[in-house]
Amino acid sequence: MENIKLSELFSKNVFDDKVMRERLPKSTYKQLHKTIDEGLELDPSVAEVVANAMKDWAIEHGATHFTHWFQPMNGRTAEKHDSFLSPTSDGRVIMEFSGKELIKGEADGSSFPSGGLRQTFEARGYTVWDCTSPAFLKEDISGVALCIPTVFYSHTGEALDKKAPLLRSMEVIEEAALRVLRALGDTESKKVITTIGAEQEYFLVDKRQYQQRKDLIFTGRTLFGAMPPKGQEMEDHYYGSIKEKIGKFMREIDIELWKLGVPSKTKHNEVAPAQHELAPIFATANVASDQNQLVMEVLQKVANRHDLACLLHEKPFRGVNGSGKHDNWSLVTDTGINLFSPGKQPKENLSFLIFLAATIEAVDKHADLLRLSAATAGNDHRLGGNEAPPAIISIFLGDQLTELLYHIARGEEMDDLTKEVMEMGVATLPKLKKEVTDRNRTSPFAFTGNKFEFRMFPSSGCISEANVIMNTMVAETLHEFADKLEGAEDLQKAVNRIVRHALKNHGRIIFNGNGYSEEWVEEAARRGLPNYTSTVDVIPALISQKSIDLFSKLKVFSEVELHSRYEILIEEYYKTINIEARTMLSMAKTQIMPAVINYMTQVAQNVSIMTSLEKFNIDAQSEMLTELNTLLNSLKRAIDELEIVHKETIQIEEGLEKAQAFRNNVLPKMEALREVADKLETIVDEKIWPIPTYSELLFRV
Ligand SMILES: NC(=O)CC[C@H](N)C(=O)O
Repeated sequence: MENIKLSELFSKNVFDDKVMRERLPKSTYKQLHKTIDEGLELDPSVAEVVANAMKDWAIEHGATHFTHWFQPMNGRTAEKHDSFLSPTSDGRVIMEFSGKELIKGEADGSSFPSGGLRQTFEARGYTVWDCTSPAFLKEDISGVALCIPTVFYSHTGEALDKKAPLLRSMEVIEEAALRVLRALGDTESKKVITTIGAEQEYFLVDKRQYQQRKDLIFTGRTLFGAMPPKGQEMEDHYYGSIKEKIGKFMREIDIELWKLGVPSKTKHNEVAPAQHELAPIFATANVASDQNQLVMEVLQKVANRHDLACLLHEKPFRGVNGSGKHDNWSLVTDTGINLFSPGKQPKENLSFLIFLAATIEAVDKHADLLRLSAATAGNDHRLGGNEAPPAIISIFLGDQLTELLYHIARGEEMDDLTKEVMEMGVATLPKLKKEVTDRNRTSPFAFTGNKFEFRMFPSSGCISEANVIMNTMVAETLHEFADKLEGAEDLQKAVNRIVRHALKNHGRIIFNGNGYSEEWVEEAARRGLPNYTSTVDVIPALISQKSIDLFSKLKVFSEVELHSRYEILIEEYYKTINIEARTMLSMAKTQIMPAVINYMTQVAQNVSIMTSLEKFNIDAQSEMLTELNTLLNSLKRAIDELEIVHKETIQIEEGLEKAQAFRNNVLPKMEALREVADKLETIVDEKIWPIPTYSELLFRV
């Protein structure tokens, strides 16, 4: 295997700060930096110079095309490639790329989900350069293209993408956080940056088997499949030694990502068989979000090269762990202070206490929105089962930190958080100090020492969704706290009052116990915490008065934008289930039924031969035939029932009721059909069964 030099490879395909410093005139470089650092408007003359340098760099690296790269509201990325080619008057061609082309592009806004923001006749949408996320080269056998991260706006100025709201929310929380820091006497920090580390879970299956399953191809998850004799109960896959074939794939993933400047750091086997994880080092929220999109794309592309298929769905297999994208969120100042780092003496660390209290208060106030940020038809199957957090939002702080906050609230003295030494009972082992908080993987929103880990987020989602909500809701609370802190005579007392108030009114959101337990569901209900078990239940939260007030006050979403996103969520939900229902019907009718009938014919032929020989007992075959026949009839009934309900539901006028009907009427019929088919799978000859089974998909790679 060839040797790679990581330091040379890293960021090779990125027009990053180092390249800009080398290639831009000093004054342009300075001006661009000022724009990025101080959030100023971009000067077109700067764009012209940057465009030229970018083009030269890209062409030197083999690029022939450029594309604005954006994130429309379908949660994926979009690109349209234009070559640098430009004809001259004497019939030759030159390579051109202007400042205008760098800054602005056009795309048909009505061909992407717009939730009514764009009618078909109102086509114009603009992509606008986001200079805070570096341009990069996509390089594969189809060529090299310069990709320019952009936001996507409508002609009338509404955001049509997932990036613009994230950028807005980052500015909003920065402003609120700086207000608090100033009030607490910090005169040095000039910037507060949202940082994100997105852990990506995924499954790998054999490509040929994947191609034989319409459900995986069309819906990303298995709609049929009996449990194999072994699942994940031996707990032998998590962190298990990595098979060579998978290791080879992971190596290529790392190389591809490093070239793109994605700081891929950790790789390991996950809990479920065939499940794995990739985690990068954290980055600025906007860059981390762009990079996570690239991670998902590269995972799928490279899997294909290795004759594998990468499944990003939240619950590709029933009965084993699903996949999340744990979103590690924090706030850091430009002076290097992590605002969620408790430090040595957290009780005297006023900013830590304030930012912690603000998060507690915001998460309790807007638990519905945070839940909504992780709500998809796919994630509904994951939450609340097999090592995934429940659908109830709560915060894990750990006992010591919780105790500290309550002491402060009660005005009592408390010793500093101490780190005990771990007793391991072996003299030769080094003496280690216990961490102040344990980890709690059952919590949807866990404090992990210097950041919060939003574990509820779905593996296939675009992380901007969660971070827009987190930033905005915490910014709102920070502003309220800043009102109280500005002009306070005794800061320590004012902070203690804020902590007391936050705990008194919002302490119910703190839960350090087992989030998987039944008792927690009851306890949460007693505490009045919402439990939205389905996406359709929580979608309306987006257009509640509370949500409209929050987002319009801080100018992250206008009311019109909220409504459009509400429409998209509804559509996305029922379209997903519609495709699933149709796929199930197709598989059941054209694959499973015929296979069962085939097998029955074989058994029946055997019965008739054996009977004609007159000396054999044919009880076993007859019993089998009877069982198969009963199940075949049940299968046919289940197909008919799903078909009828699906036909009725699809005709309902578009809107929330349609989504509700898909959830209430179609999903249960799909469930009933699966139950019969899965039963049949366990008795039909496996050579005849028409689709690869869980045993093959999960254990053969
Ligand atoms: N050990 C783990 O972290 C499992 C996480 C789990 N796969 C989830 O869905 O979130």
